[in-house]
Amino acid sequence: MKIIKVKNPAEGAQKAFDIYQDALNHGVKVLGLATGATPIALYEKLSDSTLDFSNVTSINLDEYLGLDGNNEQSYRYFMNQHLFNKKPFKKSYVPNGISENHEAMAVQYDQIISENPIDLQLLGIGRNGHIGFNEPGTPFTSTTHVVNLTQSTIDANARFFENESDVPTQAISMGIASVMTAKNILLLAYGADKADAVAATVNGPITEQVPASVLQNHKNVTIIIDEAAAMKL
Ligand SMILES: N[C@@H]1[C@@H](O)[C@H](O)[C@@H](COP(=O)(O)O)O[C@@H]1O
Repeated sequence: MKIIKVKNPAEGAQKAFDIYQDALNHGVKVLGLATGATPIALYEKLSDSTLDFSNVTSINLDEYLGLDGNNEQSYRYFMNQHLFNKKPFKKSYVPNGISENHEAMAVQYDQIISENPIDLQLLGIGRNGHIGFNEPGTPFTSTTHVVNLTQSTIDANARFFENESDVPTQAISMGIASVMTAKNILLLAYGADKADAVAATVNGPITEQVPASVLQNHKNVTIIIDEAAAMKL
């Protein structure tokens, strides 16, 4: 793992931007994208740049079940707002949160991933070490699947909703095995409440109890962390 320590999230966004600029200049074809507060500053920089994504395909990690793409809390809406409206991609895949058959949708999503191998996968991290919506205990062999969110994730994501009771309790997420097929992975983590998860990811045992610890098994992982998130390393 290559660890890049930065002073603050703004510097982290700049370092991440440089990685994307370089990837685009080298003809990257498929980007795996993530949601959450962490990548917003990076998406802002990408949106304001002269980079052209019209020949790039994007594949997002996850979506809440029960929210359609027009719902302001959906991850499809988030991506439109923060990136796609300004930077249209050749094709942008986000799991469908309101499909009639989630299992069939998951199989289809895996098919999309295998037809469009991900060159660079962006990840945030949950306070409990989750990546995408792969909660602790998710098998490392998992592919796209329906997830029951843990209370810790529901609590953490409640800040984006008016009431905690509005937070969906289920999601559909790319699996851990799907994430691990990416050629390169970039994980961003900022803030003291990520420090335990970061320490367990980097130095802890590789265990399904800390989903991000699987990244120790990947050859090309870069982690950008600020001072607060690096506190327990
Ligand atoms: N499914 C998303 C994850 O992909 C994200 O990494 C995590 C952390 O979010 P934040 O960046 O807001 O801390 O939140 C959600 O659970």
